[in-house]
Order: sequence, then structure tokens, then C-alpha cells
Amino acid sequence: MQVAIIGVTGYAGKILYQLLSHHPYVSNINLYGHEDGTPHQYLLDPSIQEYVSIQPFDAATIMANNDVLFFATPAGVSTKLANPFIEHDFPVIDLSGDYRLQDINQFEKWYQKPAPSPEALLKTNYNLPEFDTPEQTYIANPGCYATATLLGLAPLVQNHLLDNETIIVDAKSGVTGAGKQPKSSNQYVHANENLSLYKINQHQHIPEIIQELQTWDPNLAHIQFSTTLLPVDRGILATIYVKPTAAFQKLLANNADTLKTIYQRVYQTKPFVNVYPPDQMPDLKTVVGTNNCLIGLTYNPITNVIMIVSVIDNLLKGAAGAAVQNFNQLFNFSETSGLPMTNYNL
Ligand SMILES: NC(=O)C1=CN([C@@H]2O[C@H](COP(=O)(O)OP(=O)(O)OC[C@H]3O[C@@H](n4cnc5c(N)ncnc54)[C@H](OP(=O)(O)O)[C@@H]3O)[C@@H](O)[C@H]2O)C=CC1
Ligand SMILES: CC(=O)N[C@@H](CCC(=O)OP(=O)(O)O)C(=O)O
Repeated sequence: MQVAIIGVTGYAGKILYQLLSHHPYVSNINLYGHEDGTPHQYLLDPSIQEYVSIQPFDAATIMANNDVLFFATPAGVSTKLANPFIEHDFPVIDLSGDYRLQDINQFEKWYQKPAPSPEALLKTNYNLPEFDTPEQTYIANPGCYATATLLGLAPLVQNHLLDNETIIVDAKSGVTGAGKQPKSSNQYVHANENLSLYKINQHQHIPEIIQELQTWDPNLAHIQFSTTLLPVDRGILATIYVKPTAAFQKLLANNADTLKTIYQRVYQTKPFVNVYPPDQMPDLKTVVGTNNCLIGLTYNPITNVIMIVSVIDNLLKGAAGAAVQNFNQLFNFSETSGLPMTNYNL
């Protein structure tokens, strides 16, 4: 297949290019940049002096020369550029948040940008690859925090085992989550040796998480969600606190393995989600460099609180890796094609 990427000079775009370069069904990758740009060579990897050629964005050229397009661009870009692809039902996987929210008022409130048209949104599909199946050729790839949170909550919400009023998510991300544009919050002196909370009750992934949770349980109305910047390059660790329903509380009190059994039942067929033994917790180093989501579980009978720890690499499972999973689903390739299953971390 011939694939196109817009945004290879960014963090997620670079990882996506690396994955697709080794994908067994990808024969060629064409790279595109800004509409008003000029063709140029870009030094993608100084260690092996790998230069790649970037052409200016042109929708007709992209459709004529490729089978699928990946947008690895910041929020707001694909709203402006994607209409020709949507009109022609040309396959697109969009790593940005532009087409994730089905309600345009919600998009404008949380992203503070003009939303895509309702007609365009109708031809797009939010696709968390573990639980959704593409019904449209335009796929909105999930957000990084949303992926960690949704995979952590799915077994309990899908089986209606928790008190919906009690969900608290404390999520933390490495600095690459913010993209490569310099901002005061991601400058070295601010981020290094520091922990700082940001976007309190205003994070754009809150409505995305609720939208997907409601497909599993329409009675679920809200979550408490906070985000913290970690002084590391990559990785998201979400700590989720919930209370069980009264019936589930009794089950948990009688059998300590109940939680693990429920999670393993849901995830045994999902190659990238691994559930840890009870009370053992995953950490960032184990997951960074992989497309995995690692989940740790514990139940405290004294406080009646279930704690779920969900860990991913924001640039892989949280962005480029999930985009390759969605690509595999869209074209009926095997689920793990092009996705390395191990890393070489200590
Ligand atoms: N970083 C992460 O962990 C995650 C990111 N995402 C989402 O993925 C997308 C990319 O993120 P990330 O890689 O971090 O972002 P970066 O800011 O690192 O990269 C953005 C890329 O988009 C290009 N770009 C910007 N504006 C335009 C435009 N108008 N036309 C064409 N190309 C453009 C940039 O090119 P140039 O350098 O030439 O300006 C750059 O290559 C974002 O929507 C982000 O929210 C989703 C999940 C996780
Ligand atoms: C550390 C950091 O700043 N992370 C970013 C994640 C951005 C992102 O992935 O944005 P979309 O998924 O909405 O496109 C943030 O919290 O906004």
C-alpha cells in the first residue's frame, strides 16, 4: 500500500513513520507538509543521516498517489484540510482531536476552535481499536489520556459494576504529550525536577472519555479528571479510583481474585492489553517503547475503593501505535501487523 503522512516533523508523526516503514503491507510512504510550503528534504534521523522528502499538502495529489492518509497535525488543522477526503470517502486516520467529539458544541467548548461541519462529522468514526470497529473510512484516533483511562475503566463500566458517581482519574504524562511546539509549561527549567497540574476540569479529553463511556453505559454522566506533567519524555500513568456497586462489593469481599478475573476475561483476546496479578502495579519504563497498555488492580475493603493503574506510551498506544492498529482494522490486516510486541528497556 501507498500511505501518506502529514506531520512527520512532529513527535507522533515521526514514530508513525518509523512504524509504517516496517509495516509488512506498506510499500511506500509519501510525506506532506504545509499547504503553502515548498518541497524540501528533512533530516528525520541524524544518527543514520536519514533524509526524507516532504511535498506541500495538496488533497488531489494525495488521493491520486496514495491509498490512505494519516493526519499527525495539531488540533484545528484537519478541520480545515480534510473535507476533500471526506467527500471522496478516501481513507483517513486522524491522530488529532478534530473529529473525536460528535457534538460540535462540545468541541467548540473544550477545544476552543471552530468545529468541523455536522455533515463531515457524520462521515467519521471514533475508533478505540480494542472496542470499536470502523464503520466509516475517516477514523478519529483516540487521545492519549483517553486511551489509558478508557482501557482502565472498560471492564467495570461495560459490566455495570461500579457506582457511576464515584469515578476519579488522576493522570500524568511525559512532556512529549504536549507536542514539539515550545511553550513556557514544557520548557526544561519548568518541567525538569517538577510536577505540575494543568487544565484542571478543562482538559479536552474529558468529553471524549465520557462520550465513549456512554456507549458502554448511557447512565454514566461525568468523571473527575486531572492531568499532571511528569518530568520524563514519554509515558502516561493514570491512577483511577472507583467504588463498586453494592452487589459487586459483596463479590469482592468474598473473592479477592474477582477483579483480575473480570479484567482478564475482557482482555484475553486483546494482544496489546496486559493485566497484572492482583496488587502488582505497572510502571512507565516497562511500557515505554511498546504499543502495550499495562493494567494493575487492587481493592481496599476498608475504604471500599477499587484502584486501577493504566500505563501506556503516549506516542505509541496513545497515538501512532493506535493509528497503526486502526489502519490494520480498516484494511483487514492482522491486528499486530507492523507493531513490535517487545521493547529493550531495562
Ligand atoms: N504527542 C502525543 O503524545 C500525542 C499527540 N496526539 C495528537 O497527534 C497530533 C500530533 O501531535 P504531536 O506530534 O505531538 O504534534 P507536534 O506539534 O509535535 O507536530 C505537529 C506536526 O504537524 C505539522 N503541522 C502543523 N500545522 C500544520 C499544517 N497547517 N499543515 C501541515 N502540517 C502541519 C507540524 O509541521 P511543522 O513542524 O512543519 O510545523 C508537525 O510536523 C496532535 O493533534 C496531537 O494532539 C494524540 C495523542 C498523543
Ligand atoms: C502533556 C500534554 O500537554 N499533553 C497534551 C495531550 C495532547 C493531546 O494528545 O491532544 P489531543 O489528543 O486532544 O489532540 C494535553 O494534555 O493537552
